Amino acid sequence: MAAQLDLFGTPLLPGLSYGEDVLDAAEEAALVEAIDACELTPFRFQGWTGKRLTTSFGWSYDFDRGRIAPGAPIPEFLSPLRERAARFADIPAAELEQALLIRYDPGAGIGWHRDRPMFEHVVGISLGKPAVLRLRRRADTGFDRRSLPLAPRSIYHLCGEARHAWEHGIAAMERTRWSVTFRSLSALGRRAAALAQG
Ligand SMILES: O=C(O)CCC(=O)C(=O)O
Ligand SMILES: [Fe+2]
Repeated sequence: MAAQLDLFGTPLLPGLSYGEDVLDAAEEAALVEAIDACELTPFRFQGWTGKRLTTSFGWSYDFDRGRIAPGAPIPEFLSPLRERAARFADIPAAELEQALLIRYDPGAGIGWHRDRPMFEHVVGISLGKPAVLRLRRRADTGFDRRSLPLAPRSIYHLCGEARHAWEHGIAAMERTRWSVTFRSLSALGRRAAALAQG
């Protein structure tokens, strides 16, 4: 699938690709139902509780300990999407070892961050309502900024510069949005995984 192009035909950012209609409306509805049937819990970080509800499979990242830990296997209902995510990112599906499910209820978003260094490729699928992925990088004078509208049923891939040099976040929305994020492990993550598995 083509990278997101601006008016001048250059990628929005090196390492950021975007595509639409990675699943159809019926698949989206079934996926939303399956996500809601999972035990979603508020994101927690050092005693602070976020508004978004999450669960992860394959690997979980413990924000309080700064470590990854093995989690339940990626459920079967995510397999077709994981295959498509891998194809979109042009990496083997088996490398997408983590699946993160998020529900953003009204008023929930995700603040500026870079994904943890244990992970490498980040492939996100949006369900429910449109959102805007915002990106920023510190420059000499303030921040360079980009924004990428995320249509429902769209997919994005963050790697390279977009993933490592830029922060991203999603502003709080008024209506519920769900996302599925698949990630591969980085070299650092693979070393941590080997230790975690003993
Ligand atoms: O919901 C999304 O698409 C973004 C999630 C995200 O950036 C993260 O969990 O690191
Ligand atoms: Fe992220």
